[in-house]
Amino acid sequence: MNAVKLTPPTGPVRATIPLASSKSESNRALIIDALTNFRCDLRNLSTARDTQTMIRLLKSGDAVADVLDAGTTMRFLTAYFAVTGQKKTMTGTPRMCERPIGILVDALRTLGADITYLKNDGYPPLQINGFTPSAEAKVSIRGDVSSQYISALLMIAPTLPNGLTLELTGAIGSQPYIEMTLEQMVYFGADVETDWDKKTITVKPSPYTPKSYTIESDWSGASYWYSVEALALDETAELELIGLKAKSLQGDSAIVEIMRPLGVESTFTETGVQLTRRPAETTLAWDFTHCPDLAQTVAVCAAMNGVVLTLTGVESLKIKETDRIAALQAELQKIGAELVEIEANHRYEVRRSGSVYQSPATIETYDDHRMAMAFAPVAMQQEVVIEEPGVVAKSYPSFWDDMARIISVQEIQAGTNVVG
Ligand SMILES: O=C(O)C1=C[C@@H](OP(=O)(O)O)[C@@H](O)[C@H](O)C1
Ligand SMILES: C=C(OP(=O)(O)O)C(=O)O
Repeated sequence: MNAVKLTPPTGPVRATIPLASSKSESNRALIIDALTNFRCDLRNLSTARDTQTMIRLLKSGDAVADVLDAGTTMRFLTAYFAVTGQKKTMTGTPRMCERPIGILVDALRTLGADITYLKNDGYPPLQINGFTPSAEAKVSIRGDVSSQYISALLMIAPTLPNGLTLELTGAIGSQPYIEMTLEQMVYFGADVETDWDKKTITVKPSPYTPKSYTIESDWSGASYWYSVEALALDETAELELIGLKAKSLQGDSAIVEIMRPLGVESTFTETGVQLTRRPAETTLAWDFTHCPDLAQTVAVCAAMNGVVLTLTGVESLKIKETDRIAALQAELQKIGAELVEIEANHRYEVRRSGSVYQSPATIETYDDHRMAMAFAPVAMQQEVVIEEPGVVAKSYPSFWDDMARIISVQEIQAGTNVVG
C-alpha cells in the first residue's frame, strides 16, 4: 500500500501556496457552458479529477457515463443528460452507488424525464431513456439531504419550456452552494427570483448567454492551509494563499471566521489572502450545516491544539465520499483525541482523549480526499503517515507538491516505513 510520511518543518514557516481552483464553480460553469453549446470561454478550470471527469463526460459520445466518485458530476450530469434527451447509463464507484439520488430522479421524472434504476431504487447506477417535457413547472424538493439535487435542477431550468419553480421543504443544508449556482446562472443571463423566507426559487425559460468566466481558487482546499498555520509551532508562521477573494461565491470562505478563534488572522491582499497568527481560544462551537466540507479540517485542527470543539449540522457527512463521522472517530483516536456524540440530536464534541499520540500515527483515508488533507497538517507538530495519498486528486491534485513547500513529504510503503 502507498503512503506518505510527513515530517515537521525544521525552520521558520513562510510559503506562498498556489492552491487548486474550485471544482464546485468549475462544474457549474461547465454545465452552463454545455447548455450554450460550448460557446463560453472558461478560465482557470480546476485540475481536480471531479472537473476533469465532467469535461470528459460532456464531450464523450459513449452510452455509459462513469463519474467515478464525483458527487456533483453525477447529480449535475444526470439532470443535464436527461433534459437534453441523451440516453446514458450513469454509474460510478461502489461508494457512489451508495450515495442517494432518488430525490433528484423523482423531480426529473415530474418534469418529464424517463429514468430507470439498474440496481437499487434511489441509487446509481441508473438509465436515462429520454425526455418528454411535462406541463408541470413546479416541483417540491427536500432541502436537507443534498443541495446538489437543487443545483442540478436549477441549472437546467432555463431550458425547460415553462421554466421551473422549486419549493424547498424541510431544513436547507449547504445553502451557499445553491446561492453559488444561482449567482453563476445570473452571471450567464438567467432570469431568477429567489424568496428564501418562502423557500421558493423561480427560474424563467430563457437561454444562457455565452460569456467568459474565471474560476476562483478553492476555499475548501484553502482550509488545510489555515490548519497548517494554526498548528505551526513557529508562531511567526506566515502563509500566502493565491487567488482567493474576500467576496467569494464559495460558502467555504467561512473558514476565515471559523479559524479566527483557532488562532489564524486573515488579511486580504491584491493576490489572495495572507495568514498570520493571533491568540487562540480554548473552546469553539460551530454549525457546519452550510459548510460541511470544512468539518474534518476543523475537527483535526482543534484536536491537535487541545481546543474543545462542538460540532452541529454534520448529518450530511455520513453520505459523502465515506461516512466521515465514522472515519473521523476512528482516526482521531490515533492522534490522542475523540469525536463523541453528546446528544441524540447530532451534536458532537471533539476533545483530547486518554490515549497518547503514537508517533508516527498512520492515518487511513477511506477513499476520501478530505481525510488525507485534513490530517496532513498534523505534521506541523508530529511525524504522521497518510495512507493512499493519491485520494487528493479528487479535488486538489497538487496538494502534496504544495505541502512540500513547508514540510518533508516522503513516499513510503505503508506499514514498513520504507521509501517506496
Ligand atoms: O454543490 C457543490 O458543489 C457541493 C455541495 C456540497 O454537497 P451537499 O449539498 O451534498 O452537502 C459539498 O459537500 C460538495 O463538496 C460540493
Ligand atoms: C462531498 C464532496 O464532493 P462530492 O459530493 O461532489 O463528491 C467533497 O468534495 O467533499
